[in-house]
Amino acid sequence: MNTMGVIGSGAWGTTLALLLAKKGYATTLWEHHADRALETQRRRENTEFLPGIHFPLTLQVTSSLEQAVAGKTMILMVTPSQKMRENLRSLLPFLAPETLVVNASKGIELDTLKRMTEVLEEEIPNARARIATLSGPNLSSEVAQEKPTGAVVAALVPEVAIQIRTLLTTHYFRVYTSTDVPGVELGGALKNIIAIGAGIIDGLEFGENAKAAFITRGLAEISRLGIAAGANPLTFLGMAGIGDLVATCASPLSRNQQLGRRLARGEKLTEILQSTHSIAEGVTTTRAALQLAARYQVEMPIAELLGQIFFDELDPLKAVPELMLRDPKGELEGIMSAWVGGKG
Ligand SMILES: NC(=O)C1=CN([C@@H]2O[C@H](COP(=O)(O)OP(=O)(O)OC[C@H]3O[C@@H](n4cnc5c(N)ncnc54)[C@H](O)[C@@H]3O)[C@@H](O)[C@H]2O)C=CC1
Ligand SMILES: O=C(CO)COP(=O)(O)O
Repeated sequence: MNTMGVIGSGAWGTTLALLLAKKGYATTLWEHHADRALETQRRRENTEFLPGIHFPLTLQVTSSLEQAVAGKTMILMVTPSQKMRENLRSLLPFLAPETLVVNASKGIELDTLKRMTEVLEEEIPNARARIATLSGPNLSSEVAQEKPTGAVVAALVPEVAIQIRTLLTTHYFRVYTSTDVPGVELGGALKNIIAIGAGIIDGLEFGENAKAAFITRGLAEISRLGIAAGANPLTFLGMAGIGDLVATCASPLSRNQQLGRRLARGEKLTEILQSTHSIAEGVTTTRAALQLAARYQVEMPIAELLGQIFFDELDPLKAVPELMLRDPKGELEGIMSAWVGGKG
């Protein structure tokens, strides 16, 4: 009998726990506040992040890491990226050697510039043979309502990816496999930067041409960095690349996109971040991506200007002509050299 643990009870963690529980797996969702865990377990609903979706009997909520982790077939890590390492360290004493560990968060650790599975590899014994990462166009409320979508699970060991694909696939969640762990992980993390920019474009009412052009150049930019960091270029044409980019940049459901629209309306970043418990990973990911870009000597003009908007209060309206009037260049410039020079 397969049993599941989900670490992190935000919108995505709760959605994945529901998906597994509805498949009939005994699933335990971990919430880091004891009182909220009790409340959610009592109400049988996550009223803050996923209101209106009732929990099946196969889903239990706890604040005990031991209950969420010990003896499980698979655990999914769905905490904010900057909290991944500390949560892993806390759960390690309860992690059985055979339990699969899947990252479902989309971010980069700021202090180390590590991807989430690199953090997993550093913290978990015998990690390579049992870790994986999940990504794709997966706006949580749509998945929670069983609206159909796709995703990709990447693992260093192909059989591990196949095993996890089987555990996660449902009639509304079609999972593909990949061995390109850096590509899948960087695609999911870096698209959040572009989603904030797309939100700014919406907020400034620049129209659909502007947004399409921005997404296209955003894809070029995140692909350049990904390829330089070891990703397979084709992964950026898949679920974790263009798939997630389109979903997140187009949808008002995206928290990163929402943040961009609010910035365009003149709200201050600190006020926006304080107004919600939801995570918009794109802000910290921009900081991390700019440091990675310096490491790999990759040009990231969009991320640079967004960094100035976030951290130096550059007026978004002033950022636009800067992007438009950069030195003219060939469309594939930079990507081709990254492709040839990268490890992908
Ligand atoms: N919401 C979505 O549609 C999707 C989100 N993701 C990713 O999943 C990750 C988690 O996001 P969501 O589930 O949406 O969360 P959320 O933004 O809905 O809520 C944040 C969650 O983080 C928890 N949290 C805060 N501090 C914590 C700590 N120290 N330790 C553990 N948990 C803590 C909060 O209790 C809350 O449950 C993020 O990396 C996000 O990018 C990925 C795919 C879809
Ligand atoms: O990653 C997501 C959809 O695939 C969710 O995006 P947001 O975190 O911007 O809501």
